[in-house]
Amino acid sequence: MLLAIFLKHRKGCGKSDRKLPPGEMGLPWIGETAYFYRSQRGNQLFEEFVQPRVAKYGKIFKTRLLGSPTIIVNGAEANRFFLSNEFKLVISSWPTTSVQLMGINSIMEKQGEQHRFLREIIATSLGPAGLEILVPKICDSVQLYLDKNWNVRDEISLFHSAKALTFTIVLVCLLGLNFEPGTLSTFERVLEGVFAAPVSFPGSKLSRAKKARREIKEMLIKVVREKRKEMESGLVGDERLLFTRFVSGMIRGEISEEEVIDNVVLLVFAAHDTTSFAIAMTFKMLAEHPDCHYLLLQEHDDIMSRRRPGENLTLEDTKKMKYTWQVARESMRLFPPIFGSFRKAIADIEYEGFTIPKGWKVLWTTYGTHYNEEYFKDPLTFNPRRFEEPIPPYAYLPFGGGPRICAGNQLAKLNILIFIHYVVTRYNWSLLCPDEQITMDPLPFPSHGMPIKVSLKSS
Ligand code: HEM
Repeated sequence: MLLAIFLKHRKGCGKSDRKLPPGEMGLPWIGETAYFYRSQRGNQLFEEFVQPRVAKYGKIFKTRLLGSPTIIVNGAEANRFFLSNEFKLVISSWPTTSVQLMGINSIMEKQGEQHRFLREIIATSLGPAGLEILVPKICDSVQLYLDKNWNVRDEISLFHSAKALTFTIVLVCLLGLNFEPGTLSTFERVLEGVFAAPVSFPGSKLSRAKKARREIKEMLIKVVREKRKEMESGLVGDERLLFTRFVSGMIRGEISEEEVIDNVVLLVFAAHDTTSFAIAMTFKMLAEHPDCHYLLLQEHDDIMSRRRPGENLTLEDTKKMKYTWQVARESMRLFPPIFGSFRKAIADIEYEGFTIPKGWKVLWTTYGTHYNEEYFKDPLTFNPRRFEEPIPPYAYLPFGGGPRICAGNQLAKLNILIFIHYVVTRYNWSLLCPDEQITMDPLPFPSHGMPIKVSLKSS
């Protein structure tokens, strides 16, 4: 039996005269999965897994991860090639557990026309008119949250605050839904299972996540049906809210109830840990670079001085936060919330003299360009001003690229800028655990939740 598996494995790897990229496939099935996960958990995926292989084999190399032969590609040209050929040569490829928990109807599982249609609905709510309406709502949510939680304590977990706020911003501000207390923790149980091992037994991460997913489904079914009834009985919904647009599409028969539910869950997942990590690392960088903090604070004091006390920010104000956005972009360059993502070849692909066989996985990485001095001078130095110069296309990819470029990047930007504005103008703050480790599982997070000491600034 073992011999048969071995022979099959050999046959699969070296079948024909086509030239596969160099690299080690490791053991049958397991391949190099253990090395990959070990370096990922220690947040050393680039240093311990990718970089040594790039040094040995070049920017494109093969490996085997979780049973799948995989090509890891690095560099702006490879990013452009694979990301822009979505649907033509590759399609996105998520682990089974992610698909089970997000649902087969979410945008991440859609291809071609169905994908374009869903993106259009989401993009309309995040276009210029949508953003204009979102700004005061985000301002209200941030201020309410800070007043309620930060004014009464002097030690705060920055990461958890950012998560709670991001959740409210997606559900309340973007979608226009209200939620019961406890909903966030139910959603978080789902998210904990998104990358869990695909084994479900009582008490396992996956089984807890599946149970939470059923609870969310039941809750959302009720909300969707109530909204539909209201709208069908003539109560006009606010079409600027994403949830109303979803339900309108349902009434017109363009999307199904399952599609609405799966995409609400997906949006929460897509926004949650990513935005919170970007916020946390931006604050960490500010703490480590007081000169940057000083410049950033000047920008916000200046914006604040032009507004009446208590008056909300406008979209115009956020456009003035140029330096703040450079700081956030530089933090996401050094600490990308998403290290890359998997694609699957849907045809044999010829690239750079190599063949990537149909069915193989392709992993593009942010690190492959973000840490490369070909694109970023002194790549390990924190230098927000580097973003004053144009960045080569497909070299800076915290939000991905091509047809699947992050649909929520403008919302993430607003969330980050507005949160920073209210924190730096209202509070004195400092990191309580400056040497805190970053762990990845597989998304990165500060291992102690980034505790900070806060106190209200005297006005
Ligand atoms: C700093 C925060 C964020 C980062 C770094 C980020 C990053 C990314 C990346 C890298 C992708 C592409 C994944 C791939 O190519 O497979 C993506 C896709 C996506 N993101 Fe974000 N994201 C962020 C925030 C958000 C927010 C706030 C939302 C919306 C509420 C959102 C919604 C989406 C959606 C819907 C997709 C799938 C797009 C598609 O398949 O067409 N993201 N994001």
